[in-house]
Amino acid sequence: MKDLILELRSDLKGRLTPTRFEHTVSVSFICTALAMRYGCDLNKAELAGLLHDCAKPYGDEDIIRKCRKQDLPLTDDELKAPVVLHAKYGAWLAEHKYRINDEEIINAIRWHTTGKAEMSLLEKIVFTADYIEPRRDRAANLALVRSIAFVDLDECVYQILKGTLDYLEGKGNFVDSMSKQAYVYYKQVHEEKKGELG
Ligand SMILES: Nc1ncnc2c1ncn2[C@@H]1O[C@H](COP(=O)(O)OP(=O)(O)O)[C@@H](O)[C@H]1O
Repeated sequence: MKDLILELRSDLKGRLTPTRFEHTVSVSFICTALAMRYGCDLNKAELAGLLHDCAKPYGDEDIIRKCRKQDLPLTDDELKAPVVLHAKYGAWLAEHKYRINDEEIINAIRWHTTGKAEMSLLEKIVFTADYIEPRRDRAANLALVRSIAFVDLDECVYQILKGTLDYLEGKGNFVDSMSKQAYVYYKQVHEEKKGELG
């Protein structure tokens, strides 16, 4: 496993920009830290983190063409905001180029950008690590999100979705409906927990 991880790291170093590679390695280590905290397989977490942005080098037109070539169905939302497609095509690359045959890892790559309702533990870990890794510095709610990431993962996912929707809507950007559905789901989890507390 260690050999595969080192091999992948060296492949990605050659394919990603230095900043993207730095982000990738950082995400992979935060994934392992979250996996330690929440009882997830460390190797799977590191692999998913390493590969999450493997399709990032492609621009919008290129990635739409590549998805169509592989018969990956594209939603209307994805065609309106193709920036999210690196997650879908990245999951395909993980399976077919990097020969990852673990559904959990492939799905964690698949949903790392938009998120979705009822994510698996590994999906939540990669989604969270992508937002909080130490090189990130833009999101307005980063301090809050970082402070709860190792305390309550569902609450953390809720706050990330809230921050992302606020940010995208504030800029007038189109928002993929998977994220809206995810937000509704994790808001419900948040409200239920608040109800239980008192
Ligand atoms: N649900 C969504 N709909 C549309 N755009 C989104 C959505 N979620 C994230 N984005 C945007 O997609 C881009 C890529 O997000 P991400 O995968 O986190 O990559 P990066 O590492 O470049 O931030 C960002 O500009 C983000 O704001």
